[in-house]
Amino acid sequence: MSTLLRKLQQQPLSTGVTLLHEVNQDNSPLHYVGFKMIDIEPGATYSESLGEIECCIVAVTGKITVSDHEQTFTGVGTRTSVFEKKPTDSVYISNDRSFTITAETMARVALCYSPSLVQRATRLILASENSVEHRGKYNNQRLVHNILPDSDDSVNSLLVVEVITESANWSSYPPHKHDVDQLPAESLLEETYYHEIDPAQGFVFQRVYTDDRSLDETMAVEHRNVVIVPAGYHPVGVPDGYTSYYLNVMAGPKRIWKFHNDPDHEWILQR
Ligand SMILES: O=C[C@H](O)[C@@H](O)[C@H](O)CC(=O)O
Repeated sequence: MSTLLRKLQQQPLSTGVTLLHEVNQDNSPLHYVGFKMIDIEPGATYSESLGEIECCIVAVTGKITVSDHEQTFTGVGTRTSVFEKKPTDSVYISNDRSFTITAETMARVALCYSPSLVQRATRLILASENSVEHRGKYNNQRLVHNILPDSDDSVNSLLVVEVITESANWSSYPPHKHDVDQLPAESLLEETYYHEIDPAQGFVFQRVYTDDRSLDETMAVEHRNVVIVPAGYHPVGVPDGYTSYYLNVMAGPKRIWKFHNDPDHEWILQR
């Protein structure tokens, strides 16, 4: 199995809190991006103190209360399934702060991390503040919810976006990469994908590959798997009959999303 593919864990963290995924510098080749996915039962709490990192808390499903112990946001979250295809609420917590999440309902919560040295204001990012894009045409159409795009300068290094790709369509396609710090042509952003598939027995194909093919992994990605993208192109193909969701976390030395399309496949944009 590819080292870039992470299957679902089910590690109890505390009463009512289960760790589904954790990606960090100790267990991955990533240096900028960190990721956790946790399930929290109603009434249970999860707390964390941040060092020199910032965190975007995404209410993937369910409703939560989030406190940084100065401000408290209740009723955070908008959906019971990501396949309701509507944006959700998130909360940004900056470096050297702590937070506590309390589940108001059964909740699945993504914790998206990246480096941060200059403390910024804690911020509730309402679903209505997500910019929504209908990207692509023909069979590479996808719905994009920009939670923390590079146009939002309220954070230091974190980029967070979620993507819905319908049956028999491709996304992150034509294949693109952002793995060299060579602006204005391209930025260096590591990336994680947290995938969900509807119906849940489904799978999608994701390939992660470099121009020289020194990295070339093609994975069958199943429901609630994570794919790590340290470098390279990273297209996703969705089989007929299934709908794909993924949550992306990106970060690198500069908070700019400037990708480079694989020249072999860029022609599809000219149709
Ligand atoms: O680089 C960003 C990620 O690959 C996805 O968010 C991708 O851009 C989604 C898409 O355009 O299909």
